[in-house]
Amino acid sequence: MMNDDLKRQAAAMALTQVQPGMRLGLGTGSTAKIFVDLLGEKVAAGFDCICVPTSEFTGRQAASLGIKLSDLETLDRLDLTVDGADEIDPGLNLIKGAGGALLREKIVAASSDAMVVIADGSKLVETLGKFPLPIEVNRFGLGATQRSISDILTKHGAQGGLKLRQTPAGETFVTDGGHFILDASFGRISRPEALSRDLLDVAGVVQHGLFLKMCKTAYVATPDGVRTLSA
Ligand SMILES: O=C(CO)[C@H](O)[C@H](O)COP(=O)(O)O
Repeated sequence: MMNDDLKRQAAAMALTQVQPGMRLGLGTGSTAKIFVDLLGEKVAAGFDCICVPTSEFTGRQAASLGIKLSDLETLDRLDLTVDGADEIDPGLNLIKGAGGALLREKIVAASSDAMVVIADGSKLVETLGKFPLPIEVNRFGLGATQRSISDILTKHGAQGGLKLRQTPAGETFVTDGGHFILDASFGRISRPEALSRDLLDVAGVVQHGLFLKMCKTAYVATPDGVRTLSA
């Protein structure tokens, strides 16, 4: 089965959790994009909901489908956020941020009563860290921030280095918030809570892609069907 079919199955499962009148957070990435497409079909058929997107890309997609959009100034809480992930461990801790939207994704998920992750089975891991951890950093003082993060990598036994994210055209990638992303190769993250605290202690770090204890349900599509995982 094609990967996109699996993503679609996971997204369709998440759609069953969406009730009329809900305030929704819309994730970013190829799986979240499929969810937004499916939600758009429902909205076109008369379904009512209001959504906060986690990126400019998702906002444009949702608007083009006629989905009503709002923000976290107007809405104080959201009922549900549906988003993808780069890695999912057995406790539903996540690595996110391959799409560069981790800051808004984390703000939106933290403002939601529930976060549901949709993914194909390739995202399941025993221990987080094989996927490089995205770290969003301020442009100012990049060198100093890089040095502090490198020390943290050493402290946490990282097996690889730190790379400033580039666009496919070879330019420095800039997030919707105007920041840079450093991708940190750990190989294995054995103490994610401690790593999270250490990273957030660095003045130039805006946010990182570890989403710890934020997700309670994941719909993971495999060729044998969609598994519902709970934390
Ligand atoms: O965190 C993200 C974007 O910042 C995405 O949700 C994550 O990268 C998964 O993307 P995809 O569904 O394309 O595999």
